[in-house]
Amino acid sequence: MPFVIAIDGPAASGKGTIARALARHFGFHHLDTGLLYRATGARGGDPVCAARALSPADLARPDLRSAEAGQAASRIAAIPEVRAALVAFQHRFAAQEPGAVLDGRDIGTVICPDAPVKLYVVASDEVRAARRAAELGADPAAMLVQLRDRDRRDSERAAAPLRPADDAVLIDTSDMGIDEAIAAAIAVVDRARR
Ligand SMILES: Nc1ncnc2c1ncn2[C@@H]1O[C@H](COP(=O)(O)OP(=O)(O)OP(=O)(O)O)[C@@H](O)[C@H]1O
Ligand SMILES: Nc1ccn([C@@H]2O[C@H](COP(=O)(O)O)[C@@H](O)[C@H]2O)c(=O)n1
Repeated sequence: MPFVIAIDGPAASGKGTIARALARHFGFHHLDTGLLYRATGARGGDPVCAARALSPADLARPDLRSAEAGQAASRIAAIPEVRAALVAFQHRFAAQEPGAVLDGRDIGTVICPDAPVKLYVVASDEVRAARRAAELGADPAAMLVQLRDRDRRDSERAAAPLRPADDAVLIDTSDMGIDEAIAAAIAVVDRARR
């Protein structure tokens, strides 16, 4: 039975950084599920058709990490038929041995509700904006507005809204360096595997 680690949280909270490190540490597969929504938005046209037609080449597009791609993703992610079109791929990914780490917005609540480890990663709005602005070479104040806009849309939508699962462990990375945040996550997984 593969071991699944579900990681959710708002934009730029550090989910992906932790997810990649956990996958490396435990030898698990990793899927950044946000890429599925970014690639769907970036294809343009009818989003439901775009989600159904996603290919590995779409996921490798070099423009998916931009702030614009993030905004477009959060718009099409509110459409239930888009989300439904992406479920089977995520389930297949999560079924791989020896285990998988998936990060996104609805992994612990909708995609893998039986995951033995669920993390909900947060950081203050200002810290997240500063980190993402540094990453993209953007203005922190403008980034703060964009992140809040995206978080509001992700939290308020009816379909699979962003929220922690009842049994998720909260990790607040506001005052943690990357190594400290990763160590905190590894400790949670180690406890669950004992
Ligand atoms: N604990 C930390 N301390 C300092 N910087 C961090 C920390 N965690 C992540 N970062 C940096 O913050 C930025 C956002 O992190 P990351 O991409 O992991 O967030 P995310 O939650 O996966 O974002 P998204 O929602 O867009 O997928 C990256 O530049 C990353 O290197
Ligand atoms: N499981 C998920 C993952 C992502 N989304 C939507 O995609 C947007 C981009 O995600 P990033 O993690 O790459 O920032 C995000 O704002 C969500 O709207 C989702 O709905 N569910």
